[in-house]
Amino acid sequence: MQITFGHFFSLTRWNVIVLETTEVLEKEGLKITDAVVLMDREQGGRATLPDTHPLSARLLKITADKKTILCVSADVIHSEELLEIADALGPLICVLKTHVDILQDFTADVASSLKGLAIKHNFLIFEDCKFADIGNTIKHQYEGSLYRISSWAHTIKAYALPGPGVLQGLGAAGKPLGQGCLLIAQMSSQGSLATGDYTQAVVKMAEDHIYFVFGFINVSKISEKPGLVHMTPGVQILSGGDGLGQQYSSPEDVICTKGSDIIIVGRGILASSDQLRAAEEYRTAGWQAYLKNSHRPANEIFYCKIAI
Ligand SMILES: O=c1ccn([C@@H]2O[C@H](COP(=O)(O)O)[C@@H](O)[C@H]2O)c(=O)[nH]1
Repeated sequence: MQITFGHFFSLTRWNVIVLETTEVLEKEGLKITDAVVLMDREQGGRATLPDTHPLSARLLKITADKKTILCVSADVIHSEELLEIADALGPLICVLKTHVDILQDFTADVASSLKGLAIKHNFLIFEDCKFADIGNTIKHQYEGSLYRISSWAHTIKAYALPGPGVLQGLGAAGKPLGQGCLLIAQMSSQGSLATGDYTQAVVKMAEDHIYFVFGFINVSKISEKPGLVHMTPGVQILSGGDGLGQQYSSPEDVICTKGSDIIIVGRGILASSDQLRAAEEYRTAGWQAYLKNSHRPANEIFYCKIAI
């Protein structure tokens, strides 16, 4: 008789689970000779943990479903181009990052088209307006003004410098809408002051505000909490800089050496004469680095037969 015990998430626990289950079944008079263990090694395990923010869970699920850890930074000045990029590259990305304040022709229709494309291609919208003021002011900046960011961006990012009031202000507007916030823990630019004690304070602030903060902008992994997502800008396949302080690391370095989760790529894709091909190149490089880092294919089930 062959008994399939079930569907487990942890490789290290399988032997314990087999023995425990065997004991229960044998008490009921069954004689067991073999067990088949199904091990689900998918990234989704992180997404299902109890204190994982719904937005983290959603992002991790998108990465696993679409096999992409690529966030494209669509730093363009015309809305039409932004929407074209979102539609063309949408299938290859998990997040689209915007800089709405550099658009010359933003209207509410652009935001609603962007939301439609996010649904069509299943990606999150990340508005990269960096909030750093007292809670009351940033609440207005986030939900009001011309941009009404809280109504269309799944996430924004904030500096921790003003203290926790920053999250109280943003959270008051964004939390009821199901939006989240990334905290800037480190920066990719040369000579950044976001290091040391500041970075440590950001980690603590994030862990204390897990109801709204679901991750970081970082250069290297800074928290062991599996529900917090690490997103890294300053990524190009060829390392170097842009002459204005930006410093680039490769997808492999960012994921395998620095332990981040998501690569944020702007000009590495936008400056290419074939953006689709470049985005596919970054998607593949990022995904391969992810698989290499986790030493496992995602979303696959392995079988092993255990003689008892
Ligand atoms: O530390 C940081 C924080 C934000 N950014 C933003 O990411 C993109 C990077 O664009 P590239 O063209 O890939 O250099 C851009 O929107 C920055 O504002 C960052 O680079 N570093």
